[in-house]
Amino acid sequence: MPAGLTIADMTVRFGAQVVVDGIDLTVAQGEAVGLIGGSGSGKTTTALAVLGLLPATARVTGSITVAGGEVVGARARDLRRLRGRQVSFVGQDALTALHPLMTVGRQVAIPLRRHRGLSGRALIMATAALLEQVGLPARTLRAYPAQLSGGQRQRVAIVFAMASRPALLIADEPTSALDTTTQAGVLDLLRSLSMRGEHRTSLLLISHDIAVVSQVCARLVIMRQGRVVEQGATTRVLGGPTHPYTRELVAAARALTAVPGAA
Ligand SMILES: Nc1ncnc2c1ncn2[C@@H]1O[C@H](COP(=O)(O)OP(=O)(O)OP(=O)(O)O)[C@@H](O)[C@H]1O
Repeated sequence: MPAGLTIADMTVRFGAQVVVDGIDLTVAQGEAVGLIGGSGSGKTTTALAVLGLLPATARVTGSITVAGGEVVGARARDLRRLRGRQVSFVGQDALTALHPLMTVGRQVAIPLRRHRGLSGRALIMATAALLEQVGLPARTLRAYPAQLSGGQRQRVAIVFAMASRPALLIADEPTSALDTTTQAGVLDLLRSLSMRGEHRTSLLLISHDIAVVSQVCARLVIMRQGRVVEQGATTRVLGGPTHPYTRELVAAARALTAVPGAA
């Protein structure tokens, strides 16, 4: 199956500091892969490298291909074309992703117009259909981001990111700012988007929380101190982690879910 994302022997340095150290990671077309690691393990740096958004002080070696196109060493113009059309991003805080003074409808219309060439009535219908797909009522079109709840805003940010039908969606801690119930709704949405076969968008879901990622992804990649220490099918990693760090993560997740008296 052609890859949505292939990272091969990628290293990122800031001066003499190596923050990502020769990692290999593949997300096949339509596959959902979880990237897990503690604070400072290099997850966000990896995401920014894929998006071509690392600061100029970073030095990237190796190869990153998104839908077959090379990112490392690409010209700024080509990177701009890649972002939005081929690779999209959802972060932790939807408020920073959305324009505060523009209605949801007008914002979601931007990628539909720009990347899918829609206009007029077709544009309005497509915008409403996308919001409906993620469980938001039609009146959300006329709302401003500040008038929505955190969970609704994150749904809008996901719609915005998916509207261009990208080959790859990177979601970096998309639920960590949400309460547990809202978190479950947004995870359900990501799961249904990643399972919906029609556009074959690949998903790279980044989190420090193995329990969260395991709900959505069939495959897990565990990072520690800039290196991939283990990767494999979610069921295998959870059932029989091989690296001591993964064992720690799995044990901690089990301890958290084992609520006393809940049996
Ligand atoms: N612009 C930068 N200049 C120098 N060092 C940086 C820069 N950005 C990140 N780093 C360093 O790279 C390392 C990895 O950071 P990164 O943000 O990728 O980790 P992370 O796994 O996403 O952690 P967190 O979950 O806390 O966001 C850290 O040691 C960080 O200090």
